[in-house]
Amino acid sequence: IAAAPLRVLVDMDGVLADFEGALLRAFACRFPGEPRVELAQRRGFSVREQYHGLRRDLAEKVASIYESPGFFLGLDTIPGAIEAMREMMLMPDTQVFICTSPLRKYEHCVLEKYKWVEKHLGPEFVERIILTRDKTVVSADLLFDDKDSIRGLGSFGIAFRESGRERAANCSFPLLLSPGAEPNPSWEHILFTCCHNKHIELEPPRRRLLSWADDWRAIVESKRRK
Ligand SMILES: Nc1ccn([C@H]2C[C@H](O)[C@@H](COP(=O)(O)O)O2)c(=O)n1
Ligand SMILES: [Mg+2]
Repeated sequence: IAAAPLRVLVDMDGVLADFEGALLRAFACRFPGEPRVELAQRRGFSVREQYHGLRRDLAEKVASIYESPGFFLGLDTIPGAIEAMREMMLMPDTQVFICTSPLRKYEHCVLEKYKWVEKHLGPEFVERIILTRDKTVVSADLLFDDKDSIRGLGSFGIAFRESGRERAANCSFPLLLSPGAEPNPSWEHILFTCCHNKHIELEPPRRRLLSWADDWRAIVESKRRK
């Protein structure tokens, strides 16, 4: 009996597309007089939460950047990402999918994510896009993702902590982040190093990929059924 092919999910923002770099450059350009968080100072997945901590009104300002038309389409590629995806797609017995979460304000984000994939990877990869706000329900062997904790985003968008409670970014009432519909996802999450997660010490057996120059091939091969 032939072994089932290995299924690999690759996240987009922070793994294929440089969300953080573009956001900082655009924020500095649009709000030159405002304080900002340099990439070396980034902590935590939500950029909005960190700007909110700096000064409450900056949360809306930074969100206005990534909600603007053209933001997602204009993202640069992460070094080595395109080459790695092309190589991974050609690996025998390997299924590669791009698994990405759209913003709750999806107007520009969704279309531009599709256009970005076509522009940088080509139409064959457009066929491989999975858009979901809850990656726990997607079945695969591996997920390369820069978010340290993969769970559902809840019904109200990305939450952030305020006075010790989690609140939805667009709501005025507390929100508990959903754990994700599937408590035991089938994939192993490989944390892709990004400015906001590089200080996190992973509990064994969790694994990291430092960049696309790191040995992603060995991680893929380690998941093949013997
Ligand atoms: N550091 C980040 C990265 C991404 N986002 C936004 C942008 C995406 O639409 C969404 C989730 O992206 P994914 O987990 O699929 O890379 O969240 C953000 O707010 N902060
Ligand atoms: Mg990401």
